[in-house]
Amino acid sequence: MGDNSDPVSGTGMREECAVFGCIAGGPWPNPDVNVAEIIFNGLVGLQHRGQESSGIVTGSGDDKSCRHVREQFVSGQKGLGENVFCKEPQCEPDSTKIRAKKAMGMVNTAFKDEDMRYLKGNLGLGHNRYSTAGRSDLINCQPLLLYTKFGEIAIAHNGEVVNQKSLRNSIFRHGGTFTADSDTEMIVRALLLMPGIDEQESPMTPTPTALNGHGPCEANKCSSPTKSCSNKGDGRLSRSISEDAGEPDWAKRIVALMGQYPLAYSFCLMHKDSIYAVRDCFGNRPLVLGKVPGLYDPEKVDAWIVASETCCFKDVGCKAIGEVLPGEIVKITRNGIESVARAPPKLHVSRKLTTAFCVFEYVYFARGDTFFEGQQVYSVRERCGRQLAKESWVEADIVSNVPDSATAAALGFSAESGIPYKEVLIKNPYVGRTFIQPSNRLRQLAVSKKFGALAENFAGKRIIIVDDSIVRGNTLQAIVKLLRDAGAKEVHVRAACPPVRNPCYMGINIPTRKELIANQMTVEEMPAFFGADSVSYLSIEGLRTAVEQGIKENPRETNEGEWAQVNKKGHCVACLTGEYPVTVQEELDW
Ligand SMILES: O=P(O)(O)OC[C@H]1O[C@H](OP(=O)(O)OP(=O)(O)O)[C@H](O)[C@@H]1O
Ligand SMILES: NC(=O)CC[C@H](N)C(=O)O
Ligand code: SF4
Ligand SMILES: [Mg+2]
Repeated sequence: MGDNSDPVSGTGMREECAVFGCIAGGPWPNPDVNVAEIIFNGLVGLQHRGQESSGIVTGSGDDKSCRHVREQFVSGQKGLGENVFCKEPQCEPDSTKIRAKKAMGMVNTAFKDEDMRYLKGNLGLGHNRYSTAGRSDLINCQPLLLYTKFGEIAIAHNGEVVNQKSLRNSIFRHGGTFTADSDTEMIVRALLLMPGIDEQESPMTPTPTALNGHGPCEANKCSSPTKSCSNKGDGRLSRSISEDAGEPDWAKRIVALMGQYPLAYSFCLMHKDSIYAVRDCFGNRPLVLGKVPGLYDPEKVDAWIVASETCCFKDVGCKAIGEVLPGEIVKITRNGIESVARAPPKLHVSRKLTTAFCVFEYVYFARGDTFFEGQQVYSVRERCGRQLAKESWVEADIVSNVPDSATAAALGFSAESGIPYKEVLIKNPYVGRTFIQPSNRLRQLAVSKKFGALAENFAGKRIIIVDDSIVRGNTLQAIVKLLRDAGAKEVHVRAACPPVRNPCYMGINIPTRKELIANQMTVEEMPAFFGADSVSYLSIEGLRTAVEQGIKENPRETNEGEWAQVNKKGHCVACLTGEYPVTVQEELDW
């Protein structure tokens, strides 16, 4: 976590994005709820997921913006990534229905006091970005805001659409255009085009859908995934059935999109008075739900929350409800949370699984206090360390961690092996990102600047140094040298996850194949490269055991109908094994 996206040192896998949504409960405006402030605090709690830019969009819940804002869009004065402000004095304070502020940089610097005063609203979305598709530029800052025939739509997305070039081409073929160049805009443009292209046999024709576990309900009455229905449709979407009131049926559009592009996204779409929380068919990226109990009456709900991780919940007084299920579309309004559709499961192309939650959320990305699948991320990391000790024990005097994110794994290793844990490194939190360093030598120097050695803790001793992952190898190469120079007798390197050998196409920026140290040499050759006495990785089976051991049933999960068959313990391990959940047609290289 933290500064792993640091281009100075070029270490680690680069992070993903954070999404956060909030709707005030009860009558609007709810005097006890400051939606913008909740979103701001939520984004601060999710800062580790993206530090390039941050944005908040709030709305009053009405379907129209003020005339002045609308005109800025229509006249082309405002592009997608730009901030929307109505400067007309007669419009203030109430008639601007949708407000946005976005800026490059971290949350605390992106928003000023006046922005927070300005961003008042009854519902809203927030986003921290680490770009994976499209420039790191204000134009691609999220939430993206589009002015459409249905009114404004805002979207905040974590993930990356796999095989996005063909989606882009489909949109072009159907007359669609783009203002920004991120895959996030593609999602919303495709959703907007959906009913129009349904009537043609195009690559984007929605596939037969199974809302609530059966074909679409023509009477459009079903709302619960467990409800049985006698109104089964033939699986075709139809504008006349679903949208004759001129309102988009977002659930059906999204399910149709999932049929063609099942990976990888958790996104929140805000339209009028609702937020649609969506998780892709494989549940690759996380998305959790929560509620803020009433200030005076805890039986009431002051706000409904959706977020990438639970670690930010306590910062906004929120209690967790559960996760959005793979393929599920949850509609959130001031009245509550309703599961409005669930796309049919897809089968992993190389393994018998229908879910593929990113295992690296456990290994590295998520904050240790977050809960996924009913277990705390920190506990999983600790189990990885224990398992690693079982698999690659070696005689030593001290077990230690590479700060920060490997602490839990190192403690687990120490507990299992009985070898005492002791800190050997101090991390300098102020090594900032400045320039991209082209040469590996400068990169390595930059890595070593990050750490200082606690020589008196380990001089003359045999050290087992545990890291959560080895990507390019720069971190451990610098650290082993540092420890040796400061008097370590032996240094044994242990990685609490298997070797990273493959790129990720699902929203994580991994260096190219050739930059990955595990593709440059065998594990047997690594001690010489690192200057270590031994190097060992956790096995893939060991990682699976450590992750799956503590999974508890999602309180929102149902065992009824076809969903009972879904294997709820499926994780994506593609960067470790090369087994991608879907066939990757376009190898995008970073
Ligand atoms: O093999 P490399 O390419 O050097 O990358 C691996 C390192 O990158 C990450 O740490 P990072 O220093 O980014 O931050 P952290 O403090 O969150 O562990 C990870 O935890 C490893 O320590
Ligand atoms: N890291 C992410 O999840 C990025 C989301 C999206 N692909 C973007 O680049 O904006
Ligand atoms: S390839 Fe790796 S980083 Fe990407 S989603 Fe799968 S497990 Fe996560
Ligand atoms: Mg690290």
